[in-house]
Amino acid sequence: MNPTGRLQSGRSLGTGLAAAVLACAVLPAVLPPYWIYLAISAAVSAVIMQSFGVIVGRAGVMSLCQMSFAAIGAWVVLKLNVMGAPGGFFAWLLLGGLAAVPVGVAIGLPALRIRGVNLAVVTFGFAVSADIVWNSNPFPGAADLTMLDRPAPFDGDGGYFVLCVIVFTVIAVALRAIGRTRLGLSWYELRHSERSAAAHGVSVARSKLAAFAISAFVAGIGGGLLAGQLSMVVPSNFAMGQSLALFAVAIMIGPHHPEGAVLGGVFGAVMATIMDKLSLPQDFGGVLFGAGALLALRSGLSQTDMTRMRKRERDARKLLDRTGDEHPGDAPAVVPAPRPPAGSGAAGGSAPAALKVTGLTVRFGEVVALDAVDLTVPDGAVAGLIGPNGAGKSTFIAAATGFVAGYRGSVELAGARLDRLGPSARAKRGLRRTFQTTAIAPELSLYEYLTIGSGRRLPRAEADELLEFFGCPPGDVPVSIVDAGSRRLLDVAAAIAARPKVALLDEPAAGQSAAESLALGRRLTEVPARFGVSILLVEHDMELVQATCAQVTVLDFGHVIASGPTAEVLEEPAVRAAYLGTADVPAT
Ligand SMILES: Nc1ncnc2c1ncn2[C@@H]1O[C@H](COP(=O)(O)OP(=O)(O)OP(=O)(O)O)[C@@H](O)[C@H]1O
Repeated sequence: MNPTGRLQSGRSLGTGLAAAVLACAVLPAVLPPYWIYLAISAAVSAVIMQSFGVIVGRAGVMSLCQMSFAAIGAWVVLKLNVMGAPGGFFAWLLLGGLAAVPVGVAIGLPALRIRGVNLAVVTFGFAVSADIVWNSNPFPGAADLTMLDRPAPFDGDGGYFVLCVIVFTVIAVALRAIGRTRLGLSWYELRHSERSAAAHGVSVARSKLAAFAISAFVAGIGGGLLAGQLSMVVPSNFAMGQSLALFAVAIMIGPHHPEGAVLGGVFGAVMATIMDKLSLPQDFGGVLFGAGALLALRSGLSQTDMTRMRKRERDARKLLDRTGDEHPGDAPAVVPAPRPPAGSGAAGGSAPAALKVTGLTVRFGEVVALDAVDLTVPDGAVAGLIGPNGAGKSTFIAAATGFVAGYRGSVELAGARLDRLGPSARAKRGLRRTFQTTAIAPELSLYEYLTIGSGRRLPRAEADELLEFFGCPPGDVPVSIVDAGSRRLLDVAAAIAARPKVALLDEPAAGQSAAESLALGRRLTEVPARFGVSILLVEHDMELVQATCAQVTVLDFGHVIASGPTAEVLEEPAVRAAYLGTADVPAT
C-alpha cells in the first residue's frame, strides 16, 4: 500500500473507532429505555454477524449453524455462573468463545471434502441436532431461575450497550488485523477459487478450519453477550431459523466489513419491531432477507462489498489519472524480445534439471490425456510446451503441480520427488503454476494478490518492482478494474513473487495484443536471471515461443512427438503436420 492507501486505511479505522465512541456516548443518553434494549440486541446481533462475516463473507463457506456456536458460548457462561466459577463474567465470556472453537473445527472437517449446498446441508443438520439437544436440556439456571448478573460497571442497560460496543470494536479491530495477514487474504481467494489458493501454496484445509475456528469463537462470544443481556436464555434464542435468517442477512449485507455487521445487527434486532409497527407478519422480515440474499448471490457480491469496491475503484481511477496511466494494464512499449542464443538453457542439455518429469501418464476414464511424457526444464531456462488443442498441455501442468490425483510417472523438482505431495505442498516446495482462466478475487488490490502469491510478507518495493516489470497497474488498484490481459500478467507476477524454482505458465499471452505478447516474451526471457525462476511456457502464440524458448517439447494426443532446440523442432515435418499445418511456421 502506498502512503495514500495507508492514510485512507488509517482514516477508515479512525472513523470506525470514532463512530463507536459516539454511539457509546450518545445513544444511552438519548434513547428511551425500550430502544436502548433494542440497541443492545442490535450490538449483540452485530457481534454474531461478525462470525458470519468470517465464515460466509470472507471464506465464502455456507455455514448455517452459527447460532449453535453462539448457544455453546451462552451455555458455558451460564454454567460457570451457576457453578459460581472464579474469574467472573469476562473470563466466562472468553471461555464461552473458546468452548465453541473445537465444535467449530469439528463442523469444519466435512468442509474439507464437500462445499456449496452440500456443506450448507451438513451445517444445517448440525443446527437441527443442536436445536434438539437444547430443547431437551434446559440451559443452566433455567430450571431453578438462577439469573446471570451483568458485570459492574456495565450492569445497567446503557452500560451493557457500551460493553457490547466495546466487544464488537475489539473483535472488528482483531479481524481487520487478521484480514491483512496471508491467512485473512487467503480466505478471499478460497471464496473465489480453491484451486488458485492451492496453487499459491495456501493450505486449503488449514485456511478453512481456521475460518471455522475463528467464526465459532466470535459466535460463542456473541452468545455469551446474549446470556448477559437476557440473564437467562431459552432454546428459541438460538433456533436454527435464526441462523437461517442471519445467514440471509450476511449474504445480503456483507458482515465481513464492520459497517455491514452493524447494519446486519440492526436489521436483525429491529426487523421484528418494524414488522409489528407495519402490522405485517413477523416471518415477512425473513422473506425480505431471503430476497435480498438471492439478489446478492446473483451478483456474487454483498452490498458493503459493492460500496467499498466502488469507492476503491474511484480512488484507483484518480490515482491512475494522476500517474497518467489511464488504461491499467497497457504494456509499455518495448523493443522486440531477443531470441535466446542457440544451445542456451534447455537446448544446451548440460544444465542441471530444475524440473524433471518422467513417464507421466494421465487417464481420464477411456481418454489417455498423457502417455509416458518425459520433459525437463533446465535450471535457469525458459522452456516451451506446445501442441494443438486437446494435446494434453494443461493436463501436464495440472499433473506436475499435483492437481491430478493418480497419475503414473515421476515429478522431480531440483532432484526431490514430489509425487506424494498435494498442490499446495508442491507450491511451497517451489513449483508454481498459473491457469488458463484466471480467478482472482476482484475485491483484492494488486498488492494483496501479490502478497497471497508470494507466500510471505512481500516488501512494497519488491511488489512495485514486480508490477512494473510485468507492466501491471499500480499496486493499490483493485483487481475489479483490471482487464483480463492484465490479470494474466498479474497471475504470472504472483507466481514469480514466490521466487519458486520453477513456474509453469499456462497461456499467459492469451488476450494480449501482438505487441504486448512480444513484451511479455522479453520479460519472460529475463525472469530466470533476474528472479532465479526457471519457466515452462505453454503457449499457442508461436512468435512468442520462438522469441522466448530455447527448447520446446511438442505434444500431440498426449504423446511427445518432438523435443529439442525450438528452431529445429518447429522445422520437423511431424510437428508441422500435427500442430501448425504444413507451411505456417514463421521462419526462425
Ligand atoms: N477433467 C477431465 N476429464 C476428462 N477429460 C479431460 C479432463 N481434462 C482434460 N481432458 C481431456 O484430456 C485431453 C487433454 O486436454 P488438455 O486440456 O490437457 O489439452 P490442452 O493441450 O491443454 O488443450 P488446449 O490447448 O485447448 O488448452 C483432452 O482430450 C481433454 O478433453
